[in-house]
Amino acid sequence: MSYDALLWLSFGGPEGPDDVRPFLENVTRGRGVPPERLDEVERHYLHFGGVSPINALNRAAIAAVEPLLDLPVYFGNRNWHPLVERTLAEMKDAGVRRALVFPTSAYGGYSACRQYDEDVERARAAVPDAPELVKLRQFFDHPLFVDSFADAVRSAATPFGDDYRLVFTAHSVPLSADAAAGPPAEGGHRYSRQVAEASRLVASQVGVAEYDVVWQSRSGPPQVPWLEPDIVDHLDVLHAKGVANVVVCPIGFVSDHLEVVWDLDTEARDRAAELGLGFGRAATPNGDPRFAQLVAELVAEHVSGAPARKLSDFPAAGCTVNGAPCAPLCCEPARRPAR
Ligand SMILES: CC1=C(CCC(=O)O)c2cc3nc(cc4[nH]c(cc5[nH]c(cc1n2)c(C)c5CCC(=O)O)c(CCC(=O)O)c4C)C(CCC(=O)O)=C3C
Ligand SMILES: [Fe+2]
Repeated sequence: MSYDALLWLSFGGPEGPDDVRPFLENVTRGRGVPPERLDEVERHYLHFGGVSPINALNRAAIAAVEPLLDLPVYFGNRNWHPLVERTLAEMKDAGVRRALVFPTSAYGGYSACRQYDEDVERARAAVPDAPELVKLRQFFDHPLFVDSFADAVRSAATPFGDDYRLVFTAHSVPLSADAAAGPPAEGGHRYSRQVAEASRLVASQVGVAEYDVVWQSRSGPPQVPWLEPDIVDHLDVLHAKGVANVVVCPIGFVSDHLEVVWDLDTEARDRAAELGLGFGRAATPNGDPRFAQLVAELVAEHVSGAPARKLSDFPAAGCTVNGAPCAPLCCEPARRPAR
């Protein structure tokens, strides 16, 4: 199979104060997120002038990957400009007939994988004679992803010597969504199990035997249960246990976007300061040259059919064609609570 382009598919974020509310409406349309939560998240964005770092980070990552590929790279988002529908129309006009898709999420699950398939499907439906789109696999267990986080943990931990607790964090999702993650035959929970596995791989590479896996950025109505504990609550628990320093590794993300710079670098860091806890935060892979290499490797692996370089026993999943699920009923969207 040959491909004419790579589509870099991401979440999108606002680029000025007037973008914030319409962006949030796009993200939460039909998802039962209470308006009070939206007001709160709007304040987080406005705290940074209404600009999320995510689009600039994606553009920088694309600039780093382009020289490693012999394909043009296009950038499209789910929730904000450049919207993937528009990007796909441009690709079609440029003569692209078949493209690979790199989603900026390493994991399975509805929000982290299947929703990007829905984006592919929606974009193709919006473009007559749309190019064929083949999404690259999940990469949470790729050695380059793990190495990059392991080095980032080591440098964040430098001020503390060996005296720190390592805490991994990923975006929380509703328990029902996690239970539905992966093909039903696998028993669900593919998202939280992959997060646990990636954390184990990074911790073992760093040589840390004991660590925690916690969650962040919970949304949705309070009566709906989500993955817990929350990172900020967990700092209290660690403090009460006599922990002196914490190194937080945002294993669930590929770049320092708003969920990282607000929920970790602002909220969690402030709480740590109140408690007198030393606090370090490991960098995400986006700024590491190995991230560009990772993308180039995923492309090469797909094109050549070479065996997947991966460190876990999880099946290589998430490679989908035109947004069709990679296995029947894989990572079904959770049923949304009525509002
Ligand atoms: C698993 C997961 C990832 C990781 C996988 C991936 O990276 O794709 C992720 C990433 C991100 N989430 C982001 C932002 C938001 N997520 C929200 C809401 C939600 N996220 C969810 C899950 C995830 N989200 C869920 C289950 C919801 C509830 C509503 C729904 O069921 O969809 C909301 C609504 C307001 C609120 O927080 O309540 C916002 C603004 C940004 C961009 C940050 C920026 O602008 O820099 C990024 C990268
Ligand atoms: Fe999110």
